[in-house]
Amino acid sequence: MSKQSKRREALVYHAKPSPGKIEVVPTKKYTTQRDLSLAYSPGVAEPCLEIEKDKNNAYKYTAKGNLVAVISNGTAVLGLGNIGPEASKPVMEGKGLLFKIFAGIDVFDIEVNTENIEEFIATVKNIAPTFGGINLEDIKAPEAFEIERRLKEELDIPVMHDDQHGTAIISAAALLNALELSEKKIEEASIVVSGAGAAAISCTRLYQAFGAKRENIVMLDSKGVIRDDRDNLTSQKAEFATHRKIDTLQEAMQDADVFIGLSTADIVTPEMLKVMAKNPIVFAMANPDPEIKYQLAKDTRDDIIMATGRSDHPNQVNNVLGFPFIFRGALDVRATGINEAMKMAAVKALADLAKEPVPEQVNIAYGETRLTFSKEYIIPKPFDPRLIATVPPAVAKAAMESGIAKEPIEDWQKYEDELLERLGSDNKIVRLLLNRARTNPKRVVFAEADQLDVLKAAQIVYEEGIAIPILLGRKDEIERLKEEIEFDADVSIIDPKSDEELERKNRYAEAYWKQRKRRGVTIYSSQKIMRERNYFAAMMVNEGDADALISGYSRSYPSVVKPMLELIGMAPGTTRVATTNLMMTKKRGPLFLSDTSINIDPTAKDLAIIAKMTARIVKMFGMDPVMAMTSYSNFGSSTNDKASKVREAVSKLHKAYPDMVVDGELQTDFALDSEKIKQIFPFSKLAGKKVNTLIFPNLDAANITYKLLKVLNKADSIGPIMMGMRKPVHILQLGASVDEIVNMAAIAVIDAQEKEKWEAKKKNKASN
Ligand SMILES: NC(=O)C1=CN([C@@H]2O[C@H](COP(=O)(O)OP(=O)(O)OC[C@H]3O[C@@H](n4cnc5c(N)ncnc54)[C@H](OP(=O)(O)O)[C@@H]3O)[C@@H](O)[C@H]2O)C=CC1
Ligand SMILES: CC(=O)C(=O)O
Ligand SMILES: [Mg+2]
Repeated sequence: MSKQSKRREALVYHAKPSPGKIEVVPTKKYTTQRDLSLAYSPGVAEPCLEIEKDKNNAYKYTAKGNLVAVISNGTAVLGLGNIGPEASKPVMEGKGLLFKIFAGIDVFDIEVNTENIEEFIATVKNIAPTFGGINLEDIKAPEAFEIERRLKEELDIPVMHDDQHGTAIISAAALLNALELSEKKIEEASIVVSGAGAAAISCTRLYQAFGAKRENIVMLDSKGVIRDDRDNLTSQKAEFATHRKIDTLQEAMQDADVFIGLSTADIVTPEMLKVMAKNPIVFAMANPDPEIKYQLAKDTRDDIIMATGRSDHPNQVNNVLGFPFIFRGALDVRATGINEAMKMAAVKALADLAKEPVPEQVNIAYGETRLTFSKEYIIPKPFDPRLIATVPPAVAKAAMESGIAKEPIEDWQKYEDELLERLGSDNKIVRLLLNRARTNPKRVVFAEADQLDVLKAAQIVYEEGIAIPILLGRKDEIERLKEEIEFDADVSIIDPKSDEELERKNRYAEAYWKQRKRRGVTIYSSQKIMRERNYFAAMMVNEGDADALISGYSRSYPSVVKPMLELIGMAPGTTRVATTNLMMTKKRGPLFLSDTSINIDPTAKDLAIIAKMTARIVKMFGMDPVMAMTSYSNFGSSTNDKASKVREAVSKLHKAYPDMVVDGELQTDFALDSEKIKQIFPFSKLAGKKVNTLIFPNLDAANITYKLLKVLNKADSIGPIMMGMRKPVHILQLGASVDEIVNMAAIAVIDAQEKEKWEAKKKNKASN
């Protein structure tokens, strides 16, 4: 993608569909008059009075305990400098988003219009009663030091300047691991620090706490080396002033073991890296552009251990790995601050985690085959789901042990379970899906590529390496739209109606005619039918000219299913084709619904087949299927045929697959309440289990539920995912969104990967 398109993409991301990145969502019922009288006057007076009696009750009756203020005055925004409070807001909203997705913490971002220390402190103190914690952000040094010191002293909630301590914690963990890999001792390491601002000073102080020696450190600011004979040094800079008579970064780098960059972009040259000691450690952490580009550094020295603050290279040393989890631990024990013991505990937890075996889902999420502790993996990845269960407990324990926890944790297992529960799985699932596709992208025909949204989706899958798109449709229109959206890659465009495709069309027509010549199809009619894009696209997959296809954006579902069934047909050994929809529900997370699109009134046998096929798809998403066969009846409460049909399907499944976690017939409110099932139907296989799949008795029920969830719950949907076809063919809902099309393309790729694996296995078996 060109720099210009990236810029536009970032601006559109922030502007659409609604400006900004966060919103406020009510957590209590608000539908009836009664609800409103509780939420607001007169009911609201009761918690007010309770809090008046004891301020601590604010944690019991308000959102305070899980609410953090991300506060800036915009004076040191990333490495962009003093760009002002309004311009810092996208970064602060971004921090809010990260707090929420990684640790379930709610954030109000607050941009304060003052550079005066006293005014800033007064503002924060005045609004502090609202919050459980204060995250100071992107405030320049030296003001940041005084602001943080005073607020820590004067407030009894956790206050942390993230650029100082978040960065210090993460980079210290990474540094300890990098030194271990390069077989060097921190006590002996010669360290060059570029930058003498908030981040650099605090990082260097923490390295000292871990053993780094002041005499081995050289620090530089915008004026050069900070020497002890320089005038007008701030007290923080004076702390690291060197007696060495050197002036430049080039001189400082001579024989250095470690370079820490917390300053500005592109100030380190290859020549500087070349004079560093053996196995040099280079953390170029300036954002968004590092002190030296990752690739340039790697190309300069092959013994380097290289890290940046960016997510697009290995070893992202960025405070995103810290602040959500540090605050989580502090809030959960109601710590009155964030002290040295808590910081050291976080460093240790992060450093140790990088040495543990990496779960497969992290490999998949980052498109890696096998991440292991090494020069390319010195620190855990931000999307590692173990972080939430590892760092907050370490921080919370340290708070308790150092005597600043007002609400100590007693049951650690319960706490860990709660932490895991906080980590919503929606995004994780989509990420898993896209990355799995990326590991082995396949050729996917986009049968309606002359539609803008379809083409946009094809552009995304191409640029993200999810699939190799083949664009089917009117060539001139595709070319026009490609230009409009700056999709300048050389991807193949096929227009079934053009003369250029005559040879291919005739070949497909003959193959189709051979298949169906005894069913009333003539060579003439098959030639005619191949002008129809869905027939043509299906033949491309059939004839091996493509691996998968997606269509249906602009046509009704049945009109697309028909040619697919006719030409592609069912997988060997299958007697049913069905679909499942993965709904990302707001409260419960992912929920699979089957069959949402094809079988109008399935028999008991069909339902069992649909359940079995759905279980396979659920596993494909990395989840263990827990399935309820739904009905209006609960375990025999009705003897009507409709309920009996579902019961019979369950009995078939229990007999054929005793290990499958499936039960019913069940009403949906029971199915979705594990405790209720445990209480009333303790014999059920679903008792105490969280159901993630609902199999419906007929198409009406499944389709209506899926659409209701989509509209009322605003649940994102992946699907309908076609199950039981001989080849990977997936049909979109009419007018699907770009994201939905991208997800479907990923599904099509994964389906093709699975089918390829299955074919290889079959071949292997046959040859043995
Ligand atoms: N990866 C991560 O997690 C994080 C990265 N950072 C990055 O670190 C950088 C600094 O942030 P922060 O400490 O908050 O900002 P500050 O404004 O507090 O500090 C900036 C420092 O950089 C120094 N500097 C500027 N230009 C140069 C130069 N050419 N050579 C050496 N030093 C220079 C300044 O010198 P002087 O004192 O003379 O003005 C100042 O000491 C930013 O790029 C930021 O994005 C920050 C936090 C976290
Ligand atoms: C990551 C961060 O906080 C910064 O660059 O300022
Ligand atoms: Mg910052």
